[in-house]
Amino acid sequence: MHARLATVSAAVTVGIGTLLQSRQAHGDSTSDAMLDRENASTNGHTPGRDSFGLPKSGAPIREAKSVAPSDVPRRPSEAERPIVVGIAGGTGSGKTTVSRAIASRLGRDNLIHIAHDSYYKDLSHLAIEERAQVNFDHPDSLDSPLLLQHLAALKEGHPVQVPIYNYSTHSREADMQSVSPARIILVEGILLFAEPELAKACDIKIFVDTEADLRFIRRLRRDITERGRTAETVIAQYTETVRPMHNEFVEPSKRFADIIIPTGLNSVALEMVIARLESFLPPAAAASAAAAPPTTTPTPTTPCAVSS
Ligand SMILES: Nc1ncnc2c1ncn2[C@@H]1O[C@H](COP(=O)(O)OP(=O)(O)O)[C@@H](O)[C@H]1O
Ligand SMILES: Nc1ccn([C@@H]2O[C@H](COP(=O)(O)O)[C@@H](O)[C@H]2O)c(=O)n1
Repeated sequence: MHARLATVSAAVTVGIGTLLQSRQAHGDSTSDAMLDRENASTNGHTPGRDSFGLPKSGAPIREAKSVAPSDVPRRPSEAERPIVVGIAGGTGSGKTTVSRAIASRLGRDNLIHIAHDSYYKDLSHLAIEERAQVNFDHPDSLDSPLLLQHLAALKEGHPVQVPIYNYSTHSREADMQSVSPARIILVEGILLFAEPELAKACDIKIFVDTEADLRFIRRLRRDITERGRTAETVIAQYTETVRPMHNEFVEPSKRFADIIIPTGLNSVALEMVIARLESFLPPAAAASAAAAPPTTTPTPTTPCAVSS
């Protein structure tokens, strides 16, 4: 199957704004925000940005990785600022698998991988039966403002403390994962483009588009083996919340994507995405990534926090 590739559209600057509280207003506001961005992209070049409005290739910001907490990291120049690549798509579409394929090619020094899922709200104050009843596919179930803050901080060269989420207990672990900036920030999540501020924070937006039946089969297997569920609970959750929320929020957000990858591990699409991302790396890192073997099917697993 061939990839459908759309032109990479305008880059946007990260703004920490409050997310819209009213889901009712979401549709109009989203459209307005997207139109604003498209209009902004046609207003000539911004210094330090290329003709697409994306930050130009430049020196890596790896020095931020070794910064001691007491030091003040050097603020990356416009040309050095991390590129945020958003990967959205329905549950089981292959977001994590695609992210890992990209990460394995670009290398750990050049890329960090953050899951919106890590920002699910902690439900440890509820009884375990009550937690399982929560609608985890509605945008309100996630602390998206915290993710926005983290993306903005990473773009400024600061490390962040990402929560570690446990799908079996529907709660956050006591520990957090310290994540330092890298030139490419991959961030994935079903609702990434359904939240206007998060969509706006992504310089490149990729939607992994996989048919519902395949996604359900994958999810059934995964949730039983990795997330402590039974077939009955997966089916009930899917019909009661996952499917309706997908139709209400996830599927409509596809139109905000710059690139749509059909069925996930589409090697033609992946190679094009990787080539584009390599162009943001300094020459030595880009050459090393380009010399790596073409994308193969990585062992799909499902981290709930961050990996690189
Ligand atoms: N192209 C694929 N072919 C077969 N199985 C896949 C493929 N992509 C993902 N999977 C499987 O589907 C499950 C969900 O994939 P994952 O990448 O975690 O999706 P998402 O992050 O979108 O929920 C994984 O457990 C993985 O084993
Ligand atoms: N406690 C939780 C939190 C989330 N989910 C489900 O995870 C799905 C998103 O993750 P993917 O890797 O599948 O994209 C989402 O559909 C939630 O229903 C959960 O089951 N329990």
